[in-house]
Amino acid sequence: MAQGTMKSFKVWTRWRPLRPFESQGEITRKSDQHPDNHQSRIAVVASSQAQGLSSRERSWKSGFSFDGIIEPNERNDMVYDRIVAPIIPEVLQGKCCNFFAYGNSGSGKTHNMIGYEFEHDDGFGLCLASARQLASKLDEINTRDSNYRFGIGLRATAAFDLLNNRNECFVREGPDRKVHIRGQMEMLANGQVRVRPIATRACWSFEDLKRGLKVGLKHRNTATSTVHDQSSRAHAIVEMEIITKDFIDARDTVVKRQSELVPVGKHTADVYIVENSRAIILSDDGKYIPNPDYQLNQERVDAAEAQKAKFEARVKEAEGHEFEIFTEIARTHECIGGKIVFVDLAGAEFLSHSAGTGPKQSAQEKQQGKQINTDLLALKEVIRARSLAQPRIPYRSSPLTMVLREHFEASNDAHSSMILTVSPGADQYAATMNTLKYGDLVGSANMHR
Ligand SMILES: Nc1ncnc2c1ncn2[C@@H]1O[C@H](COP(=O)(O)OP(=O)(O)OP(=O)(O)O)[C@@H](O)[C@H]1O
Repeated sequence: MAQGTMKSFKVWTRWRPLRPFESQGEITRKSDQHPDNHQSRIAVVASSQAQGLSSRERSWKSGFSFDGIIEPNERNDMVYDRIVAPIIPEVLQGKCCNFFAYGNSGSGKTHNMIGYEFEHDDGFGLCLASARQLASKLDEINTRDSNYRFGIGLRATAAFDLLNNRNECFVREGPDRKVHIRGQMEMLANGQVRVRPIATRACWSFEDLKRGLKVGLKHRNTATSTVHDQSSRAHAIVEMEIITKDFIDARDTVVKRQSELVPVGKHTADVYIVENSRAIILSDDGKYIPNPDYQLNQERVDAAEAQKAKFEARVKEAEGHEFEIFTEIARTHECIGGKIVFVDLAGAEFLSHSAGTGPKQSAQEKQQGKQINTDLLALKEVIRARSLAQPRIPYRSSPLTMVLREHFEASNDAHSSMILTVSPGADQYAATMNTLKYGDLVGSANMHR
């Protein structure tokens, strides 16, 4: 790939300060920069007392895979200025930028992404700090032009839909190759069944958005008996998109109609299968032949197909309306649809368990661990294929990459970054090394910049 045709995917490492209970001191660590491309590499050495490590694991060195290293004394506001603030203008140009956080429980992901401080700006995590800056830019635009009122559409999903009372989410690819994230089936008051859409909350001020995010996070924290369980088993995604009321209403209608189509499509498939399984039987010589005792009820099949076509047309009509509204706004305001996405990746615990340092896993946890590893490797492959500008990007290899496809494809030339959060504690050596190893894989997959 010619350099510079695609903006890079940056990989950062953020060391948090040592915490009081980490009494075994710090990991010995060193980093240096490549003289030409200024990429950094990291070397770590376990303390002589560290147990359960093979001799090969006692010291480890990355390649020049990292774009930068954030030291423990760098506060959230400094990290924001360094990593996120420079890309806010891209979001205001209607592009989609993605930020990933990856690290073990307790390594600082929440501190980094959301922050524990909701009242004082300098403690805001990257997500809140971006929301504040975006909200203030949108206020300026709204003051200049009263034709539209721009706000931020907030959507938070994990294995649970955080803003919609923790319904489990499902990821599916529709016949149109679009990925749909849906909640559980629900029965409406009129007896209709629909698949519950994932909620977008329209926020018209920063305070409004903070409230929305707090509600979402509260659901996350109560989703399982321990925060640790939840955060390590589910990727959590917070999306903030520049919207207007008309645009978000039109989008909601699309999502609503798509979710109404799901049970109708399923009913049509059921009718087809039932009719055909009655009308065709297996003969004595092992061939499928028409059942002489049953005439396929073509009318029933046609009626189901017609019903499905009606619901498909409703989706198309809603999509057309959404597109018209978007195009009309975009004629004068390129910011519409601009998006910043924060993804808290699950899985660091699973990798460290596989290194033999964690508690014993149940069969279900092992299954989840496998799925998460598949997701993480698929993400690395997507990053590699994008950085090589390959014609086929393997988005379909995992549910995570299927979900992220929309964000990556929204603007190929926009910035994305991954921040690895790591503890410097000597007793966290194995976890830290595993996190750095994954970052090294991602960073080296992305070396073709
Ligand atoms: N860079 C940092 N500077 C100061 N304190 C930090 C930093 N990173 C993390 N901490 C503190 O360390 C503790 C653990 O961090 P945090 O809760 O963000 O970890 P986590 O990776 O989100 O854990 P979990 O996955 O279990 O939720 C918190 O008290 C947090 O305030």
